[in-house]
Amino acid sequence: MSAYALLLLENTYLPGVLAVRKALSDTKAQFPVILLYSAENVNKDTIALLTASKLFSDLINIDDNILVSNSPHTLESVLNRPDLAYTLSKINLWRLVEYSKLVYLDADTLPLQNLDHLFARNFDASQVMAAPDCGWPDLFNSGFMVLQPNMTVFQELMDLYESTESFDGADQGLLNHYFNPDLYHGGISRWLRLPFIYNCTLNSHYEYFPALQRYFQDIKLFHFIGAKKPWDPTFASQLRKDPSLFKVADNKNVYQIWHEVYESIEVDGSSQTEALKITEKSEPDRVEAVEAVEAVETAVEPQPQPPIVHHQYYYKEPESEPEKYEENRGEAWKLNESRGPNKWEDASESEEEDDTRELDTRELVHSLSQLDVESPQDDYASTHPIFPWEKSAARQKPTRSFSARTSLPSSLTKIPFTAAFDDGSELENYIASRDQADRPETLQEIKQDEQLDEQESQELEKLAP
Ligand SMILES: O=c1ccn([C@@H]2O[C@H](COP(=O)(O)OP(=O)(O)O[C@H]3O[C@H](CO)[C@@H](O)[C@H](O)[C@H]3O)[C@@H](O)[C@H]2O)c(=O)[nH]1
Ligand SMILES: [Mn+2]
Repeated sequence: MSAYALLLLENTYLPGVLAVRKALSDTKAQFPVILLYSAENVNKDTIALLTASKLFSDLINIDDNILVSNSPHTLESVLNRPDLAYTLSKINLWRLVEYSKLVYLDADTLPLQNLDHLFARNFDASQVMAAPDCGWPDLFNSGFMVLQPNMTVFQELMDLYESTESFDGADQGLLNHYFNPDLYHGGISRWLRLPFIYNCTLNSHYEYFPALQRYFQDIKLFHFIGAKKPWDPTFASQLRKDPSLFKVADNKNVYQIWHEVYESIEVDGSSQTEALKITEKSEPDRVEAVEAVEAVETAVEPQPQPPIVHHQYYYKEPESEPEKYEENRGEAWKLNESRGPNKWEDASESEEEDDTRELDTRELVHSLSQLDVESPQDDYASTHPIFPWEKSAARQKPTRSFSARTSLPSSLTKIPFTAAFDDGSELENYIASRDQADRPETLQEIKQDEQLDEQESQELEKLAP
């Protein structure tokens, strides 16, 4: 006889067990479903309910061989899952020799398609069929396995459990150690690899989302690995905040798919909610906590959602130090855009280049030597005096003047001031207007403005009309 097998070590996984059971019915599974459980850790009402419901063809109490982690420090500080302290009890599957073949499913899996064909696969009792783990694909995930119960294998697994620490502190480490001992030499592996679609392990930090969408129609089973399970109320609130999480088809995400199955459960004529109320009686704190979370959630107004961006599926939070500001990176250093050239930088760079090229001293000296030097036709300052010394008779007359039309080096003619006064008349107009506007009114003002010394002041007074 062959069967599907589930495991319930204590009460909190009951919603999962019920959902898997319902999903197996939905996929029209033709094989019986059995449940391994710990009578000591699952409350009595739950057991009574499960017995009465006839959901399982066999309820197998494994209290005589509950296996506690043989490496609790690994569970706590490496795997960070102290809650998995008893999952090594999965080994008990191999002692159920009244079954010729078992398809084992974790309580946090969700079969989407019929799996009966797996019972027809022939393999040796020393082998196991399983799919790769998404976290380390050279290892198999032990949440979905096809196996043949066998006392030799069971005993060897028990010996390994007693002699060697499981490298993950739980069953997946030990089972890979046994069935998949040497990752480098495929020949001696006793792991028969199932495609990933048989146990699609979901990871909220990273998922190859395009493949999840591409192969969604082919996926046979989802597996909600990790500490947070779909029935966890805090997960429901996270999902409400980010409805795009693991969206796969028909605008639904995988958790909504799980919840649809869960909502459709009926246990012994009552809904799963009523069934769970009975089974949760012995855990008042948890029920209150769940109700409190739900109350808070219903009170919150639904907010419009921003456009869906799926980068969370490709991006893992960096574990290294955050990048620090460095001056040479420019102000936009935090933006993910590559640093492009700025117009002004280009301009200044090219000007710099021009300058170094055109302000070559030899060229400059040559240009200056070409300047059109004329003898002064008019001493502009003496006909348009502004300052007292310009009016002074003792003032030294200029001997040279430069024509406005000279051939300056091109770099100098680029300077706007030069260009503006290229035309001599413009220069005269400018000075004339300045003359009007700026001419000081009184002797006192002139003395102050020009900070004249004693002698200059006296000269000024002599000149004053
Ligand atoms: O308090 C508990 C804990 C576990 N289980 C059962 O044990 C299974 C394994 O625990 P789970 O939380 O599903 O573990 P995962 O998050 O799936 O972690 C991975 O690592 C575990 C330890 O190696 C393996 O058992 C899993 O198959 C593997 O997917 C559950 O599905 C349940 O059937 C309970 O009934 N009650
Ligand atoms: Mn699991």
